[in-house]
Amino acid sequence: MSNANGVPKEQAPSIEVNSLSYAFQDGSSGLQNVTLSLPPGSRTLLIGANGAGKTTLLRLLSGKRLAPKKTISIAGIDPFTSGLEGVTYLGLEWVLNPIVRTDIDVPTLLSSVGGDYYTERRDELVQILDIDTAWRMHAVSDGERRRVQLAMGLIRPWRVLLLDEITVDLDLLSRSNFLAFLNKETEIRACTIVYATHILDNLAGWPTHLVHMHMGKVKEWGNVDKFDVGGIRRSGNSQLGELVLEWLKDDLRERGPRGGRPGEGKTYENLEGRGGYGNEKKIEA
Ligand SMILES: Nc1ncnc2c1ncn2[C@@H]1O[C@H](COP(=O)(O)OP(=O)(O)OP(=O)(O)O)[C@@H](O)[C@H]1O
Repeated sequence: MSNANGVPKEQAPSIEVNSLSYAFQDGSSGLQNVTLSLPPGSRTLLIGANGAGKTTLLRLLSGKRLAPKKTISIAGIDPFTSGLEGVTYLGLEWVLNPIVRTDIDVPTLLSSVGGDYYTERRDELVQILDIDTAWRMHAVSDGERRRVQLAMGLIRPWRVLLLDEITVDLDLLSRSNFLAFLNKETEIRACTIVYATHILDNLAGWPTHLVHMHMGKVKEWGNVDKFDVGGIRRSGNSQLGELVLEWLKDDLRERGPRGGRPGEGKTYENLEGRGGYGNEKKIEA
């Protein structure tokens, strides 16, 4: 099968996860028996309440964390042991990179990540994300900073893009343009996207696949057609929004109120030394 511009979809990486269980260094369970098969060229939306395991899964997919052997394969390759080319993971540690808060100009930043080489992509991203190249990064708003960061992260033509909720600061139009850009990317290039987000605005019609996570497990997943999320409901929510709301309500009922169970609420508690996202050391095989 080819996409709109005749790029064979098959050339894009597939993402296969097979009975993946993962425990953190303190012994608590991160993921339990996750199995997924995301086809080449797919755009997957990763849905789940805070703490469901989305970041844990994305970090394992990116190769930043060591998964048990034969549990993850991206384009047929284990991302940790083989150091996959072309995987871009944009998450918290990338957002926290202090360079984008210094008195530095936008062209220098874009050039530092390949902007002089990928000039067409650079110019397109500057336009789509409505970036003023005269900005100096110590004197911009959070949303403006985020737009520059996104342009930086996306300039290199990745083959797999793993996005961990990094569009929160974008205004509605920037986010809509950004999502349209990602959509187009999967149409004109051989690439595959997994996007974890809580914000469903403009997302109806975007994903090809949905993955619903709860407490470290995948509760359901599959092609978006399976879920009947096409239109807008009378509530004003998209059907996708309604579906996700129902999922999260069920999850809350199932889990019950938070009562200090082990393993809860540790994600960003301590970014130093003990794991958490931001300062982790890559564990050698
Ligand atoms: N380094 C760690 N050690 C122990 N437990 C952890 C660690 N990092 C995260 N956890 C726990 O693992 C669970 C899943 O966290 P994860 O960050 O994957 O969730 P998430 O779905 O991405 O949540 P959010 O929507 O809030 O970003 C949480 O209960 C969290 O407290």
